[in-house]
Amino acid sequence: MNDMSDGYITADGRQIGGVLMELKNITLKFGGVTAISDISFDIRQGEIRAIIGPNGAGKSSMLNVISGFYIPTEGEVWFKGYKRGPMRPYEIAGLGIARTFQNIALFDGMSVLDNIMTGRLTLMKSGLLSQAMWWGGASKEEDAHREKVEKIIDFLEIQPIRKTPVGRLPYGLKKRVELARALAAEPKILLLDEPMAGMNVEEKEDMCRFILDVNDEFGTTTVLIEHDMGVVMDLSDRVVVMDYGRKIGDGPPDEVRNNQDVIDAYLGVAHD
Ligand SMILES: Nc1ncnc2c1ncn2[C@@H]1O[C@H](COP(=O)(O)OP(=O)(O)OP(=O)(O)O)[C@@H](O)[C@H]1O
Repeated sequence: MNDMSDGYITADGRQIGGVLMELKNITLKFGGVTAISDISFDIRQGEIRAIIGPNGAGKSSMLNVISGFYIPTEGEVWFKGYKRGPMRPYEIAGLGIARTFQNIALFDGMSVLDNIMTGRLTLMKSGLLSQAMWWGGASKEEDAHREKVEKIIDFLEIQPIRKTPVGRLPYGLKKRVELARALAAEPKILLLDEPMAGMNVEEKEDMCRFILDVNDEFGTTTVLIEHDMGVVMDLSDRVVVMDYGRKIGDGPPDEVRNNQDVIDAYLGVAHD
């Protein structure tokens, strides 16, 4: 079992806790392709941890290993001090790991509010069907879920669009709704797959602020993949750098920025 008691204080004075997840010697192969090669790192309670690297480096594959969606070919994943075995989809959902996707995965025809409510499905005791059949009015359970969702809507400043069908929203707001839905699951670890991709400068600034505010307000442990280096350096407490499936750097942004292997990977080889 890992030592969960230690931690560190960030430059901006935030308390980071002990190890929440540990990835030990992870290798992931797809037939003849080795997407991840013998990578180890940990994720600490309350930290913002970035995974960066050139295209094809293995970042998305690693996010899928963290989420439990992929079982590594070799290596171990330890979560909250316990070794994680192979899991069924409902077990993965119950782990408390929520994510957003590179390509937005929302229900376009449904309102913002209803989309965010779907984030609470795994926490609902009675299923959606029984809730829908409750013709006498909203159940107590649904009220409680609504209350949590309303708090997130307030926090992410999306009250004015709560009834709007998601399909009608501009891209930046859709991404914010996706973040809201992931938060609605009250995740132990929040995984963000390129949260700023395709955004303009203003939208990026907003998203940065929300990720930092969410971490501050809810203490949410966050793992993100992001291509915009400025964003990564501003947001993250620690950064893992991948290249061709291998780990070539791991540490605070300043350390990683000055790592020669990282500089070479980004400057030298244009494999995107
Ligand atoms: N399902 C799969 N089947 C076969 N090969 C895969 C699969 N998923 C990923 N790969 C391969 O594994 C390698 C790593 O891919 P991955 O998508 O994890 O990289 P990435 O760093 O996220 O890339 P990008 O920045 O372009 O999204 C690539 O060579 C890719 O082609």
